[in-house]
Amino acid sequence: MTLTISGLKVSIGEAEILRGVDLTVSAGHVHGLAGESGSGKTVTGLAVLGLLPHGSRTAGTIELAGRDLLAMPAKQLNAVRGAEIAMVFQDPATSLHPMVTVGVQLTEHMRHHLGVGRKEARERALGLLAKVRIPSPETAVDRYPHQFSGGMRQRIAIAVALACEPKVLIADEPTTALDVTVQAGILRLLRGLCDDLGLAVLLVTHDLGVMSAVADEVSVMKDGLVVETGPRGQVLTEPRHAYTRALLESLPGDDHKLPQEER
Ligand SMILES: Nc1ncnc2c1ncn2[C@@H]1O[C@H](COP(=O)(O)OP(=O)(O)OP(=O)(O)O)[C@@H](O)[C@H]1O
Repeated sequence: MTLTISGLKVSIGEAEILRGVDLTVSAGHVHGLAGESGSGKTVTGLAVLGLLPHGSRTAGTIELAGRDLLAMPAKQLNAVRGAEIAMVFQDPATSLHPMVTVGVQLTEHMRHHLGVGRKEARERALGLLAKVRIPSPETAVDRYPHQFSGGMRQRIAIAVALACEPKVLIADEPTTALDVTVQAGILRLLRGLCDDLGLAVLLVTHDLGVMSAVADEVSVMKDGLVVETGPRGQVLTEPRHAYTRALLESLPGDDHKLPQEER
């Protein structure tokens, strides 16, 4: 399933936040969205999910499987969100409830959206935990989020996002809050899930180093517009836009060359 954003404009109050964003995320591809803080990356992801702040005004189209999500009634969009499009946030605490076991958090989505029974839901939950490489899923399923490390919690948040078999995954700075030693593992996991499940992944990050580890395509945002887009190799090695060049030059050392080895 391809997600196509065309001419997306978003205003919040008096401020024009997005000024005509064009972006395509294809099935089985990781599309990295880079750009400095405040350039509109998060707002782009929220627009796709229909989670913009109350009173936001939008123009343009966000097409998924022939439907324009921006024109969809709230109830219908609610069904699409969670079932077809899921999101992973920077801090797993945003999506995981501290007082609810991992198993319940994994199964309540699928029982609600997919209507599967208790036993099958538990089986699926174990499968999801294995898919995101949580050790001993049989034990992990009955534990609470605080009993896991930050990296493991993010893996669990990814499993929850995948519970309803979405086709599109929006990951907003999924490794920023994590220790550098576990970041690469999470990126490898996202890459593997994208390949195995044919997911269309929009990876939002301010970090071009992270981007070069996993993205097939890279878009660079500045002031509410995509200023450059293309295959990773091209954008990161032959940037056409001065702003992309400046972002690359701000990378420490040879970081932007390293992550190739991560794949
Ligand atoms: N709820 C809101 N109300 C008003 N303005 C907002 C709101 N959310 C975001 N903005 C503004 O929209 C602009 C883009 O924000 P956004 O969070 O999309 O940037 P970003 O590129 O994701 O940056 P960061 O890397 O810091 O998350 C910023 O100027 C921000 O202040």
